[in-house]
Amino acid sequence: MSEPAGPAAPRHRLLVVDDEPDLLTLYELTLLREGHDIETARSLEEARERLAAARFDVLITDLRLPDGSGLELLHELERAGDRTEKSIVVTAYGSAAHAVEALKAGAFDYLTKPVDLRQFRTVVASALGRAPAGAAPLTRPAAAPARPAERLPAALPAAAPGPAVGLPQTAFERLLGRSPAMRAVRERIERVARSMAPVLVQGESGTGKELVARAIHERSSRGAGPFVAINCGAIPEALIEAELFGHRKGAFTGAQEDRPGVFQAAQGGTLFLDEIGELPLPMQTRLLRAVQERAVRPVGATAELPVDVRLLSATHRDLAAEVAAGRFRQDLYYRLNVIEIPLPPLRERREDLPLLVEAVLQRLAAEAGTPPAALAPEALAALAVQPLPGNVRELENRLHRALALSHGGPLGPDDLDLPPAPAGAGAAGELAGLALRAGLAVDADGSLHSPTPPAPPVSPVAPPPPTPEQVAATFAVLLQDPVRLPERLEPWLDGIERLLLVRALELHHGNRTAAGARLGLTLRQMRYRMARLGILRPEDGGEPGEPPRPGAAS
Ligand SMILES: Nc1ncnc2c1ncn2[C@@H]1O[C@H](COP(=O)(O)OP(=O)(O)OP(=O)(O)O)[C@@H](O)[C@H]1O
Repeated sequence: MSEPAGPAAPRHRLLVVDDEPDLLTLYELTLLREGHDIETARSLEEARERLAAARFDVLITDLRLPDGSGLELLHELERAGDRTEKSIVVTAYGSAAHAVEALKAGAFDYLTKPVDLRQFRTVVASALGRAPAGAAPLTRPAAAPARPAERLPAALPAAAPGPAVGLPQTAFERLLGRSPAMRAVRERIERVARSMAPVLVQGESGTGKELVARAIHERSSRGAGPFVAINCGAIPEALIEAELFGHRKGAFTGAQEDRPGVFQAAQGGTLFLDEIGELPLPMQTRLLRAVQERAVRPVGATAELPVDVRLLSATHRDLAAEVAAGRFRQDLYYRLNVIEIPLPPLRERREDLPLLVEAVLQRLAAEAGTPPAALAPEALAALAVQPLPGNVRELENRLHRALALSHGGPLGPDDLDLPPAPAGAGAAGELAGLALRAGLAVDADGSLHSPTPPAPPVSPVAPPPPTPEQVAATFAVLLQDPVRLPERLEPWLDGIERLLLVRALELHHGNRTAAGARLGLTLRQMRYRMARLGILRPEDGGEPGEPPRPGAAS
């Protein structure tokens, strides 16, 4: 049994709800020994009274109570909006569905009956954001480095190279994107970070799954603990068990010393199982057991070691389809996929391209100690029509390579070494280029507008020009994405009209009569429209589509 917490440990207030008197006493004694203040309740009704009278740090409730489900308390706290209690739900043995339901309802964590008291103390301590009082650290061999993932050949690097001063420091800050999809991802990260619920991040390669996992870890109460990432698809099958759970000296040829696995390395922190869909079936069974028991047995060991780890996983596969095909265990899928975060491919959120390009160029410049390079608008337009199957990583690699080979000046389309634009993208690319020349501007919300105010036609002060990157990327997006609609129709239609007039003028070498006739307009109508949209011909003192200059003839 552990010693009472020292005088320095802050006292926490806990409410325990269970209708079995013996269990209630056991929980109470255990928590009192940890130095907490405890209140108890035997029914929903009693619990509601206690919760109405006071605030608690943690609520521990049995799921099945005489007058209803413990989940009702969670929902009521959630509805209240201003309650900060973390909830731990105790469920019957083997009822995975209830555990999942509790986590989805916002429970911080769950325990299964019969409750293991050591696990009970660990989960409570984790909810309180501290180590259990007097607890020996859950076994990590003394020889083990703090983050063995850094030296495990199959594991991903535990930390990205440190960002330069002034660049975003946290994974959450590094996760860029103003698209609705990325906003939803960030919101979900903030929500799930508060609990222990397992999260499955689903997305194509390079979409940022690991970045999301790091962001969840950082923002969780385990943020100060280790984050250990392992790529399940990169480990030879024979070694997976030892990599995950560790091994004892002599357990197999070459095992010359005890070695911890990633579960032990992530003790008190987060374990990120990347490419979980690649885990062979027999290992899925062992992993499920570890998840259920919260304990692992190193290869060659006789006893299990308790582990306190939050599990995050990721896959590029459709795991539900893998389950249907019999390649992934349904019960494990159920356990890992309590909360899902889908990450859209970059081609479905092209409006994020300019921001990502800028951030990557800035980071690369900071790493090289040079001023940031620029990307020519045509290069961005060319990127915007590419499928980019490698997503953000591919973007990073292309920019990196382009920078390495460039001779200075803005990076052009050729520097990016892009494959030919896919069929059907030509029109979008061409129009994106046209949009550039037409000087269409794009609002932050993605809507297009003419850079000139509708009136007067000849303005003494030209409006600030749009950034070509915004024009190219957003216009390409609008053309490619049939679902996206402009938020303000009028300026958008003006933008299209402007494009078509400029195009007709280009085709007819600036001849307004011919260009108008091509579009079924009289010269008078053509003049009116050009004036309204501020379109000048070269002989008027500008390129087609250029905003009017002060004093230029119309
Ligand atoms: N939204 C984003 N904002 C900024 N950078 C991003 C974003 N998404 C991904 N990245 C960057 O792209 C690169 C790839 O991201 P990450 O490794 O997280 O992807 P992944 O989906 O885990 O890839 P894989 O499946 O291949 O392991 C990283 O350098 C990451 O920082």
